[in-house]
Amino acid sequence: MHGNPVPTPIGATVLGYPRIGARRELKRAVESYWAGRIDAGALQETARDLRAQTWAELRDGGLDSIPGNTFSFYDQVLDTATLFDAVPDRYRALELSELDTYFAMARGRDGVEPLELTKWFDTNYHYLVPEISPGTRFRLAGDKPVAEYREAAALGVRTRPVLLGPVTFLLLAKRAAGAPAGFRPLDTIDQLVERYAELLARLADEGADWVQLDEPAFAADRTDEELATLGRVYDRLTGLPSRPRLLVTGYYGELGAALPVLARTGIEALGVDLVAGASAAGQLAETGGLLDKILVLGVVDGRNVWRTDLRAALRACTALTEVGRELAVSSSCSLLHVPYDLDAETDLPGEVRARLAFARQKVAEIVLLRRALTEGEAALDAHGDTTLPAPGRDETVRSRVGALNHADYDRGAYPDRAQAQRDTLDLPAFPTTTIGSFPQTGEIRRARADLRAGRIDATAYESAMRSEISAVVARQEDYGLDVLVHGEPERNDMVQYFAEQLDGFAATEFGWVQSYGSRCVRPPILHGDVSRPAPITVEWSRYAQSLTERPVKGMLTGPVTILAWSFVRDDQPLGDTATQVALALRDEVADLERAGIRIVQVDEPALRELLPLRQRDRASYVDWSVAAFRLATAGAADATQVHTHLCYSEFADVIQAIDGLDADVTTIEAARSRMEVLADLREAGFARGVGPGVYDIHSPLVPSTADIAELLQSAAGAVPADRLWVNPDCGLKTRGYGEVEPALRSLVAAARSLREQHG
Ligand SMILES: CN1c2c(nc(N)[nH]c2=O)NC[C@@H]1CNc1ccc(C(=O)N[C@@H](CCC(=O)N[C@@H](CCC(=O)N[C@@H](CCC(=O)O)C(=O)O)C(=O)O)C(=O)O)cc1
Ligand SMILES: N[C@@H](CCS)C(=O)O
Ligand SMILES: [Zn+2]
Repeated sequence: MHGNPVPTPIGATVLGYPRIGARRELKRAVESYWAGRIDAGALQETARDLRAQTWAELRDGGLDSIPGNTFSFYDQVLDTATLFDAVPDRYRALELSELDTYFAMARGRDGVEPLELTKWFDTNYHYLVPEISPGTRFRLAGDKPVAEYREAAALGVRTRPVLLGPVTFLLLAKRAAGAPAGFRPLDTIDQLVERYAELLARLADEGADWVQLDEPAFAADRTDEELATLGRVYDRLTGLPSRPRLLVTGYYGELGAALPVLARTGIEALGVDLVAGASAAGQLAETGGLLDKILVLGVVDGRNVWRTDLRAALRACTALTEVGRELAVSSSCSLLHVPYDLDAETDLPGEVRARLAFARQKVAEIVLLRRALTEGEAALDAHGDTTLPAPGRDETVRSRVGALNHADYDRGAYPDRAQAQRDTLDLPAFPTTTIGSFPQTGEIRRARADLRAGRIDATAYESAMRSEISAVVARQEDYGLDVLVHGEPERNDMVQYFAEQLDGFAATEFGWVQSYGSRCVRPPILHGDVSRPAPITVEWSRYAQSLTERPVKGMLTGPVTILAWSFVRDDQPLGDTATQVALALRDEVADLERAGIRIVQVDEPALRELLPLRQRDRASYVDWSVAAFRLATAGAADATQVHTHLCYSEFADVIQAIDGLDADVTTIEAARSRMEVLADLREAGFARGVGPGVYDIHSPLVPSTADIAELLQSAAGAVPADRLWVNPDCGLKTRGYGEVEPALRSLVAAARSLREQHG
């Protein structure tokens, strides 16, 4: 080992930290760079400032070991792909600078498609999917982790560079188009590991005494072969003559069968998630063979915002004293998923605030726990009151939940509903529609910012939104769409908007969390029993419907998605919380019907996201999630057409759940995967309306009528003509009218030509 014979202890640490900036400085800088308003030098300067702030904050917070390389301009998986030169030729051919090649892979450029964006495990973070082929030649092409190590060192901060582990990197990658069908990215592992070996040697030369390698893919079920690969990789990396000490982590759940595999390797430290993995502590004790390792115990929740029960966490750590060589205290996963600092929030109700800890507060908890672990529990007493207030209870909600029975979850038979809906809606064959949102223009966002800042009043804001709705309705009539939407201009976010109007939720002012690239969300905090004090969407939908003869779809976010994209209470099963949210939505559906709305869409884009990583937990998840959706929608009359919408995922694992939702029409992302989902649906016996997306709204490319017609032809081969809908993949809020208008005109033209062909 190079350099320090005595390594710094891990002691108190976090596995990663937010990087977008407490005031989204990185988002603003990156978007300014993309728009040509600042140059690469100015962007790099903002990045350097943000890194320096993070290191200073973690050092001043008292951590013993500070993670490095947690910064990213867009995504850590993309960073890893570029670091090892896994850059598909189509981006090399653009002949751009290193930075612009990186952004081209993230966003596409000059007609070249970006890498696919997909969900990062069961979180609301999205990563870019590397494309690997048998011809991929890994090369240590970049030096980001080394350069950032050096940069921190120059500021007097020793860091522990964090790398995405090689096995997880390849398990997250996909086979490049054109690679043989039997090829798997993991087939290239031996080649890649040698490049990791080079990187470790360089980091050791630079003086790094620890490196963290993240292998979260092993919190999911893995084959024996994958487990064997994991063991082989870490045998190889620990056998290197010159390397830093290795901390390998596996978070978002239990390591299961990967635990004994890693225990047998020579890694010096193992990071385990004791929050998501309910029996992870027991497993550690049973596995044994860990006495040569430091156990980095993830007892502070990296994915939720509740204060830690410090005494319980201390007990959990103490119980493992004899299991490892030494114990360290850490977050359960990277703190990427939580906001920066609770102190920035001035409007949160006191009783909610008293239960919260954001990233900065979590660091303090970890440092305190570390003290208590070495000095004894008295260290916690000295810190003051550690009891946590209880969540708010609403007995009306609880008795309503208690009175539910089977009938509340069921609608009439589908054929009867379909007939009733045909009678009232009178739609053409292959009806055209959109998913709900229209472009969130600068003008709309500014109006909302003006309202918040008091520059305009509620009446002026409402009138601005009404004129936007009226313009969106007029556009849809002009494009020739059949089922219209109001366009969702009034929504800052499809979850936050609902949460802001439901009791039991609190919204933050600065609680931004990166969702992908420069895009952020402010997950609401679900802190108590949930109820709906007043209708939420009804007036906007009623107004839109008053402007047109064509049906306007009411637009709601479903219970599962509201939970998935909020910070949820952890004192009761998620299914119980989902029931409360579903009841609030059920009332909204009833009010929409009363207002004359004949179609209601309940979006569940996060249905797949919350699917547990391990098979054994999946059936019960499907039970409660499907039940919640049905409870929200089953009060609708037969003649009311219920739509749902799903996106951002591969659906093969949740096909039965999709069928179970019993929606009359399911609009589903399909353009990028060229309608693959239809075969899965057919196989599962799905026999209601379906609208496979025929326009990939994630891409800036505008589809032609011929592109859409081709996708529709293939859809028409898989779905009977009387059940096929024509729509984009997802909402249009991130696109501009320059793209949306021609794309929707193409979509309508393609549907019309299909109608002609089917006489
Ligand atoms: C569908 N997706 C969503 C996910 N999660 C959600 N909670 N919501 C989603 O819609 N997960 C999966 C995907 C992820 N996709 C996206 C897509 C787009 C965004 C996004 O654009 N986020 C915006 C923030 C949106 C928002 O909250 N807007 C607010 C505040 C806007 C703002 O920044 N205001 C400025 C001032 C306004 C101005 O002058 O322009 C300010 O406060 O400084 C609003 O509209 O009121 C983003 O900016 O990143 C996220 C996930
Ligand atoms: N109705 C929402 C769904 C996004 S998943 C929208 O159109 O933006
Ligand atoms: Zn969507």
